[in-house]
Order: sequence, then structure tokens, then C-alpha cells
Amino acid sequence: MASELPLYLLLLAALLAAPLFFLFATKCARTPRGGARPLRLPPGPWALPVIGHLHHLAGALPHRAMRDLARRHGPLMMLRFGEVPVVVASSPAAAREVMRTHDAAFASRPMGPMSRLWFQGADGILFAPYGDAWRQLRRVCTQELLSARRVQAFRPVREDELRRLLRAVAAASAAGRPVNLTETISTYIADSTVRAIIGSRRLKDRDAYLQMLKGLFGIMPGMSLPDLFPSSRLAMLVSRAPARIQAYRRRMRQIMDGIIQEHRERAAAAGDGDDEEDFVDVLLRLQKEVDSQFPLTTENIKTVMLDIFGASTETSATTLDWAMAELLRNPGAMEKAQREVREALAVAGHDTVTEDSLGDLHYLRFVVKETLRLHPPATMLVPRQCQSPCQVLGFDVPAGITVLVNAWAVGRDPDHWDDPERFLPERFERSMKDFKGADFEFIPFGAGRRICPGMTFGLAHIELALAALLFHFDWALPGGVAAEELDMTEAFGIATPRRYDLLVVATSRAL
Ligand code: HEM
Repeated sequence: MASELPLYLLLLAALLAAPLFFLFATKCARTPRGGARPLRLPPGPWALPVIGHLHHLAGALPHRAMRDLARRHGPLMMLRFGEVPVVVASSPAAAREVMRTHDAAFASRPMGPMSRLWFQGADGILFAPYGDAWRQLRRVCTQELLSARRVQAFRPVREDELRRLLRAVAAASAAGRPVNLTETISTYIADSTVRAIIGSRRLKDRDAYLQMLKGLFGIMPGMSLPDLFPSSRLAMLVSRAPARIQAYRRRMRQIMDGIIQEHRERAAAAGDGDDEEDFVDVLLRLQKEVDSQFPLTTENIKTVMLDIFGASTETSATTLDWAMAELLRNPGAMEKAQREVREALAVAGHDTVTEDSLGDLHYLRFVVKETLRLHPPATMLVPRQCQSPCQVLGFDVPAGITVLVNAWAVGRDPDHWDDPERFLPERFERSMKDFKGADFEFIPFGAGRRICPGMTFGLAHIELALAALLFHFDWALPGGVAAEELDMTEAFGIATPRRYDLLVVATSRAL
């Protein structure tokens, strides 16, 4: 979840940060003070002064470049991005040690200068350091916002937004033009999520909020110069990131203040009620109720509003997009998935997909699993930080180091998956492997204390829409393009989308 940094910037960084190199080299000396045994740090490739290993990432997507490096240097590597030392875990065994054996030690998130500027003490949940404040918000998420009961309560919203999605596809189909499925899927997920967070489509600031959130991904703290060289004042001075973050933050807070105010006024007028609460209603209610050492501040509420949108929309939309792309590329799997959903609805006597119809769709769930194995949206999960020194695969991992887990490489590990590059949903007919955090060869949602709390919410959107798209339409690639020619190249992005939008010809099925 970091933004791309062009190579010329890295070279500039090298010039700017030269004095820091010596400081860093001293900090990372392999022999600890006090005559203790020398540290046995994980191995890594050759490094350049100042920029460290960043040049190894140039020209390839980070998860691919790091998988290739791991093939040469092993499942636990130590790299350096600018000034920042990073340990990368690339096998199920390494992932297990990070997220199970030493889960508590690795349960924190690193916080660079841009993140500090962005959050200003109201850390939210997604990027929050491990501690009581995170624990409290995490509880709010799992027990209130993203509980099975709450996800169920948003079912009418999902089904309403699904109807809009199906109408958009049907309109393109009737006009005889291809539909941009990437865009329509993205609108479905974003609209449904925003309705869950802030409620009604009629809300005054809704469009401004949605626009602002869509721009958020371009500005979120990432691999900026100050993050790569946190001790350099010069990096802070020459980078445009701090000014952009502050301006964006100001505008965003204004919009969110308006939304919160509107919710407060509505609650005061109507009295609190549980039935149609959106996330902001719930958070404002808890703000009054929660009696804790860490009260839920309005700033916390704003960060949670952003975290949830940021963590949920791109991940869910990209998964659905990849699932449709894989099915188009694998007509046998498409046919099997369509047959399953169509037969199940025929038996139930339904002519439209609702969440009640999803119960017996086993193959559809295998399709989603296989999509998440091959295309985990957070390819490197969300960065962790080591809080206390520990040993992983026999190597020392010092406190303070950033830890990345290459979930993408783990899902394609040939020691754990047969024919790992092929899209084969059937593999899950024979295997009980699941993504709920117990099987470390399959970790698209992470594992341990920081495992994704939005799994149920995300899957509810994905499964419903996938079933409906397969039920109502037959699909083909435009211009007679053969299935195997569909370009499956990945792009750099917050959730590793396909490089090209998915343009498809949909034919409405006569019912
Ligand atoms: C296909 C959909 C999704 C995928 C693949 C996904 C994946 C992930 C991953 C890999 C993490 C980091 C886990 C770790 O560090 O071990 C995460 C964290 C998180 N996700 Fe998801 N996610 C998805 C959907 C959602 C949805 C729909 C929501 C909310 C509605 C959500 C909310 C969060 C939050 C709040 C965190 C931070 C948890 C923490 O740091 O304690 N995610 N997600």
C-alpha cells in the first residue's frame, strides 16, 4: 500500500541523504553493545549506499521483485529502503512465525513522518500502533461496525446497489455496446460502502465525500522521500508530499465535520434508534456510551470513517474484477459457475439473486477463494513493525524493524500448491485450506491479531454481485478476442488491480 517512486527520485534521494548513510550504518551494526552474541540478521542482496535495496525493486511490481529476490536469498530477507530497514517474509513457515508464533511482537504498524502528519495523533485502526487505543477501536469494529449482525443489517443496501449495477450492465447490453465492468463494479462497491458509513444517498455532503475518498488513494502516506529518509530535514523540505497531505487533510476534515454535524442533528431530532444506524450513527452513539480510559474522540471517528473506506473498497472491487477476468479467461470454470447458480435458483423458483440464494453455491465460493489465492489485493499485507526482538526461522529480527509478508508469493508457493499459476477453483473441492487465518499458505486477509475484520462485509458484496452477474448475463470479450488472449497484467495500485479496465459484452439471459 505504497505509492510508486520513480528511479530518478531515488537517485536524488541518494544525493540528499548521503550524510545519513553513515548514521544508519552505525545504527544497524551487526554486533550489539555490551559484548552480547553477534546478531544473526536475515540475508539480503547487495545494497547501494544510501538508497539501500530500492534499485532491486525498479522495473517490477514490488511483490514480484521481492518474490524473485526471495528465490535467491531465502524466505526471510533483510532489505533497506532508503534509511528504513525492512524484513520480508515470503514462505508459509515465515508467515506463521510472524503472525502466529510471535504475533504479539509483530502486531504493531510502522509510522513514518507522513503518517504522523496525516493522523496527528488520531490513529484510527488500520495503521494504528499496537496498544490500548487500537484495541478499543478494533473492538468497536469487530463487535459493532463489522459484526455479522451489522453486515446482515446492510443487506437491503447491498441488494439495492446491486440492482443499479445490473441495470447499468443491462443498459449497455441493450445498446449493443461493451460494458466497462471495472467501472461499474467499482461504483457498486463504493456506493454501497459509503451508504454503510454515512447513510442515505440524499445526504448533503455525500457526493463531496465520495469524490474526496476517491482522491484519497493518490495521496495516502506511502513511499515518499520523507518516509524513506525519516531523519532528513532536507527530504521533508524538498518533498511535495507534506504540503499535499496537509491541504487534503484540511479539506477532508471540513467535509467530515459537516457529515458528523448532520448526523448529530438528525439523531437529536429523531432520538437514537438501532434499526437504520449507519457507521457514523454507531460511532457517535458509542462516543456517548463508551466509558473508557481512551474515549472515542471525534478525530478518531473521522479516521475510522476513512480507514473503513480505504480498507474495503479497492480490495473488494479488485477481487470481484479479477474473479470476472479469471472466469472470462477460463470458459470451463465460467460455465460451471453459471450452471451452479442458475440451477440453484431454478430449484428454489427464484428469478433474481438475493443473499438467501447464496447458501449452496459451493463452486462460486471456490472461485472467490481461487481469485484471492492468485490475486490477494494487499499483496504484501499491511506493514507490521517488530516491537520486541525475536527470532524468525533462526534469524534475529531487531525491535523497530518494518516487516512485510509477501502474501502473493505465499499463495503461489510451489511447495504448497500444485500447479500454482493456474486458476483452478476445483482445487478447493479437495482441500480444506481457508483464508480465515489458520492456514499460512493462504493469507489474503492476513492472520493473527491484525487479521482483516472486514472479511464478512467484503465477501457479502463480492459473492452477491458475482452470483448475480453470472445468473443474469452471458459474457464474451469484445471484438471476438479469444479467452486466452485476455490481458491479465497487474498494475501498481493500492489493491493491485488489473492494468486494463475489463471491457466485456454482456448478453441478458431470457428468463
Ligand atoms: C477482499 C476484501 C478484503 C481483503 C483481501 C482485505 C485484506 C486485508 C489485509 C491483508 C489486512 C491486513 C491484515 C494484517 O495485517 O494481517 C486488512 C486489514 C484491515 N481490513 Fe481488510 N480486506 C478486505 C476487505 C475489507 C473490508 C470490506 C473492510 C471494512 C469494511 C476491511 C477493513 C479492514 C480493517 C479496518 C483493517 C485493519 C485491521 C487492523 O489493523 O487491526 N477490509 N485487510
